[in-house]
Amino acid sequence: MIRVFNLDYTYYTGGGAVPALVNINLTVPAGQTCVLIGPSGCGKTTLLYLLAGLLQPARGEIWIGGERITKPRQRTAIILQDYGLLPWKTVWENAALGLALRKFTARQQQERLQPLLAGLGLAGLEKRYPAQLSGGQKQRVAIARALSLEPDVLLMDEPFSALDALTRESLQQTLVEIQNQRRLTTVLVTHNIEEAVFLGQQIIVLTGAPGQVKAILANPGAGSGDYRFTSKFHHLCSRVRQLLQE
Ligand SMILES: Nc1ncnc2c1ncn2[C@@H]1O[C@H](COP(=O)(O)OP(=O)(O)OP(=O)(O)O)[C@@H](O)[C@H]1O
Repeated sequence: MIRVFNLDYTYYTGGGAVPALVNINLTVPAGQTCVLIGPSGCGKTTLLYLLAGLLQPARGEIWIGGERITKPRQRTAIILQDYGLLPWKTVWENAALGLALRKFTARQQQERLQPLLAGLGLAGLEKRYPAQLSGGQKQRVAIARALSLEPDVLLMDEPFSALDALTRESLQQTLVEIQNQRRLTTVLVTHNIEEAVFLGQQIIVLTGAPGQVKAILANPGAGSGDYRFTSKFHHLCSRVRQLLQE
């Protein structure tokens, strides 16, 4: 589904060139979750923006479902670090933003959003504003907005980093359920080793800046209910930690 070939990206600032990514190659099969993990500043967010078509590579190519990415793609949804909610809009209006921009009628919005919000545990909160929600609820609104457009690719930048451990685990579980129901191809950036190993069927460890691929780990057990309690899970967490420290 997603293929990246020989990708380089460099930022240009007043102070000169800042190489952010060097020679990235990766493949994410349809329906899989791929997690990007690496030291701060190694280019994880940059790679996500490139996959979203929001930045253009200096060298190399990105292909999604047979289409070369040179601009944002309709069926790719992205959830940014701060959830991207507008404080002056209600839960309903925030969740409906993508549909409204694509000129869905009020009735069509209703048909798509009502089951989505209910499924994400947000029924009854439609008239609240983001400031009246918990961090986990805000993240659920952002997920509802992303899913409302029925994407086939979901890109997430540290989606659960601001949440307490239990809320984080509950949302990770929600993500796995969404994944199983919708067969989304997901790329998720995280700093959290346990999250990477719980969610990532493929874990890509990047080097320090400029980011290069240090290791690609297959993790077929990812997402299954009791995986966190298995020795396989703990071994893989140790392996990722070791790779990050080398
Ligand atoms: N707009 C920009 N202009 C210049 N340099 C930038 C810009 N955005 C990011 N960078 C630099 O590019 C590199 C990669 O940044 P990026 O945000 O992609 O890293 P990251 O791995 O997501 O970091 P973190 O884990 O801290 O969020 C860093 O060295 C950063 O300072």
